[in-house]
Amino acid sequence: MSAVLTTEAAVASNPLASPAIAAVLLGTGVVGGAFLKLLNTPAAASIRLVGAANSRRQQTQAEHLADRALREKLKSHGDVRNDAALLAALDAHDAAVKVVIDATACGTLASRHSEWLARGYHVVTANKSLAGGDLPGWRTLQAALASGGRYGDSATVGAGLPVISTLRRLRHCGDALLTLEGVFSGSLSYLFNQYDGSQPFSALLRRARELGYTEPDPRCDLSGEDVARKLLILARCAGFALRPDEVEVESLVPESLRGVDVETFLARLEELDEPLAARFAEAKARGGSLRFLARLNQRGRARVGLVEVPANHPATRLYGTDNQFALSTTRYNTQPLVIQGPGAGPEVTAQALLGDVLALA
Ligand SMILES: NC(=O)C1=CN([C@@H]2O[C@H](COP(=O)(O)OP(=O)(O)OC[C@H]3O[C@@H](n4cnc5c(N)ncnc54)[C@H](O)[C@@H]3O)[C@@H](O)[C@H]2O)C=CC1
Ligand SMILES: N[C@@H](CC=O)C(=O)O
Repeated sequence: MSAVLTTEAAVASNPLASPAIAAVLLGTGVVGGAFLKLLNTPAAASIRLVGAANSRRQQTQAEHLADRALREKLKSHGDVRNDAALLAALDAHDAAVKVVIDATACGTLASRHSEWLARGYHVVTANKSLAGGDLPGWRTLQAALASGGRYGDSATVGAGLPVISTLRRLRHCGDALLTLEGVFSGSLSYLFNQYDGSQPFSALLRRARELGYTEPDPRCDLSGEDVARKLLILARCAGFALRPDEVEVESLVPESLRGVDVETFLARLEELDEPLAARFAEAKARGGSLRFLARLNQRGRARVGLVEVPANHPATRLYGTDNQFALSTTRYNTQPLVIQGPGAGPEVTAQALLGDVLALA
């Protein structure tokens, strides 16, 4: 038996021992809520939560943060939102590693990631808005990373499937990405894997939302925006500094539903049904299936959209929220390297965040 206790074991055996990692959690929704549950497991013993926030309230007091009903209580109790107070809570802690965990979809918060990194905090994120956003923001992030902070981004693509890490490793070894293709959305995978015309598309979408697969505004999924962001993240990891306007994006959101607020959109989901039923019937008549694919070809042309694929296409062999990433590289050039598995859902995404946080210590 080893005479040296791991940090996890040391903290577990002595709850007063200083944990290695102090963390602030931004966002206590579907993913943030699942992350809070993981914090109560032995695997997270080395992490001390020193602050948590939703969009309107936050908490920095230890007794409230330790409350298992924290997520519910934050809906009606807590201090007014203020990033500075959360960062001060991190500063006040003597942990060696200080991390801000972003489990929101908020673009404004994502735009602060670079500043937090430059100030010496690490950032772990499920929020894709910065790494998958405009090119100047991404470049600022790369510059901030040069100052030593680490950016845990596993949750941003494939909900933690080892895609980003694989691309980085291949690149590190001198391999070069040639093409990238697949299904990058868990919710759209769930929808098109099941949609057979026997029930309305809108009913499946409601279910996908209840299960926590969609973005807070499901139009981000249906518009192709979320898939485009993931394609940008992967392309940039592979060395292609693409701009968002270089990705051709097909939206499944009818014009009439684009400008309305989320509640109105959710109340009018049935307007999606007829156009998708027609597309499905056309594809079926030709023996094809519909899948929402992302593609980056060898000339750097990028497209995301609904594609009619033949019955033997690899994307027809997906189940549930499966994502599929087929990577052709200079060394994987006869058959692509394929990474496949569940690509959305609170538990797997929260686990990706936890893995990135633990990797900081
Ligand atoms: N649901 C999934 O399967 C996956 C989600 N993600 C990403 O995780 C993120 C969160 O998604 P969900 O949990 O489903 O969303 P959600 O809508 O359930 O939760 C979002 C949370 O962020 C909070 N929030 C918004 N603005 C904030 C601010 N300025 N400060 C503090 N908190 C703020 C909201 O109050 C809410 O608690 C999104 O960026 C999404 O793309 C990533 C991979 C998979
Ligand atoms: N809404 C996203 C969740 C993960 O990023 C998806 O459907 O893939």
